Amino acid sequence: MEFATFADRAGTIDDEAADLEIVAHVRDLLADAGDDTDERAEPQTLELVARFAQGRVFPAWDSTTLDIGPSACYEAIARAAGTNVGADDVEERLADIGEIGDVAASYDFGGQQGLSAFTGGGDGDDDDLTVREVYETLEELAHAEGSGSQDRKVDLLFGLFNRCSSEEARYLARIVLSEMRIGVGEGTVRDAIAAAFDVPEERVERALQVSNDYGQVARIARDEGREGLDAMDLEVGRPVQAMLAQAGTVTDALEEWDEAAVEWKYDGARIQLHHEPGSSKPAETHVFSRNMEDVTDALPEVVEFAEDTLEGPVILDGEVVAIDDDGAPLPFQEVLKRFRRKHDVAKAREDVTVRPVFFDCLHADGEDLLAEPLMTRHDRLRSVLDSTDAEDHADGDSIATDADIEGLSLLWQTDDPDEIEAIDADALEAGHEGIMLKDPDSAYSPGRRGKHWRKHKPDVETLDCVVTGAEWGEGRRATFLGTFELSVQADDGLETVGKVATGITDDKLAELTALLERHIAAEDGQDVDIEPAVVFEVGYEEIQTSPTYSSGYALRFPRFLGVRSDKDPADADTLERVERLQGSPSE
Ligand SMILES: Nc1ncnc2c1ncn2[C@@H]1O[C@H](COP(=O)(O)OP(=O)(O)OP(=O)(O)O)[C@@H](O)[C@H]1O
Repeated sequence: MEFATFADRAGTIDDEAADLEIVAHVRDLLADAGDDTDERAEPQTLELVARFAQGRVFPAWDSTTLDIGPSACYEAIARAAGTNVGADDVEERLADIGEIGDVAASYDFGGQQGLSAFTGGGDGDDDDLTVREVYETLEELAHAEGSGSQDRKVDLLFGLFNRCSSEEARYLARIVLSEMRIGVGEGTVRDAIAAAFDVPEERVERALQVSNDYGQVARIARDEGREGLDAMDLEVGRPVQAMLAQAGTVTDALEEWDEAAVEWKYDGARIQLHHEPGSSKPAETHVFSRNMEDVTDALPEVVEFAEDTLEGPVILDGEVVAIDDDGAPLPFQEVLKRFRRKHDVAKAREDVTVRPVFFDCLHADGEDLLAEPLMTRHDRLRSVLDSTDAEDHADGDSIATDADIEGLSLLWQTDDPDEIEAIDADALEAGHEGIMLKDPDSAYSPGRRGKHWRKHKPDVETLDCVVTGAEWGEGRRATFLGTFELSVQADDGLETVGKVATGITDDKLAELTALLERHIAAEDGQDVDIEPAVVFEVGYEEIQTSPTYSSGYALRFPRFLGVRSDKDPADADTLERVERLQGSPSE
């Protein structure tokens, strides 16, 4: 498929407001891409189109990134736009127009337009850019490494823009900067795959949960239909989206379920452990973050734990917690010093000790457990982690026994609110964040923030907001960014909810400046626009309706609590949550 065709269809989808119509357009797009069945190359065009439509280049489970910042993209656009255009002009237009796709489309790259004048439309011309060529170039760009790699990336991107029409450039720029925003979410692609290849939506949904790969699911739906989808399984080594929790009360939980499964809420960072023991070959262990990033190298303790404890292939869900010399939990910020570290891991390990605690088992010994009830999964988890013989624990349910199993999260099943209160008090006393209340009969729903898991924390509500702007300070703080603009996720992108300047020391300001500087998208005097990349956790006293910010709400007395480096903008809080919290004071 030509990239011009993809861009044209993306434009139609972009102009469409009705959800059902969008699904129909995506269905047609996938069906057309799926007609390229004689392709030998991997991945097939259908797979690429299923991802591009969501602004993805690689499957969700794949940690590969393009690793190219906005300024490199502006430079590539500027070079393709002609000798008189510089990256500064692109930035200026961005400040005026506000969206990189529109900016890219505002230039005349010459590319195909020039050629099509000779060929009467450009269709089928050898120089027409195809979806595959775009992918292959972006793949090469992603893998460019070492000295000079940033220049190489800009060259490759320039080569693509140089062959683009305005419309192609619009969607190429958006794909490169992960800002597709044509209203095609995961649910849209799921429904479109089902409609395009005549397979039931729930089978597509399950296949997506186990594979995390829209491209592969689209292809299997086309080639093998429902049976092919049903045969898709979890793969050890390929991360699954994490099941998430809602805030909730004990009363609600006990009203809805006969009994609640109660666990401590550990204050660490989410991990997913994939382990395949080796008999003839070396054991394979991978640790993934909540966002499916491979963090194995940063957490050698978890790898050692897996190698020492696990005897069969497993996928476990849990938390990595920082602990002091007595094994007591340390605050969440401590674990972040270890979590994504790429250098000096051994030194960091001397400073901060971490240990894993697991609360779920998604796969054990070749068997997928997602559809099993929580209590069955917990039993499997216990037996996977219990390295002693089963006979040693005739009374397998006893708490004392579970407490002896290293790495196992404790679980109590009860319908007694007083007992839950006592567990909560113990959790807080032991230095944990609170408790989790889970529906004992519930399946594991990857990526869902459903009602089956509820978190219960005593402290104030906080919001995880994306930093979208800042101001350069004054006087002593002139070289620091301060007064950070905060945004939350809404249907059409990010909307502002306030600015935070309180709670930040000078040292922290220097650190935040270093972190945010590389994401600066535009500057106007003291005001700075920041590309969405960094998430702040902020406290506040109240949320009020207000015309000052684009969300229609304002945080009163916001204060900075920390950087959520384990979260991407897509994990930040939503306008819907702000609306829910509005009116109820947080303290
Ligand atoms: N026993 C447990 N079961 C499930 N999650 C737990 C448990 N202990 C700690 N956690 C952590 O709590 C989180 C559940 O809350 P949620 O799904 O809202 O994630 P979150 O947005 O990271 O929340 P928070 O900011 O409250 O940690 C999990 O992602 C996990 O990191």
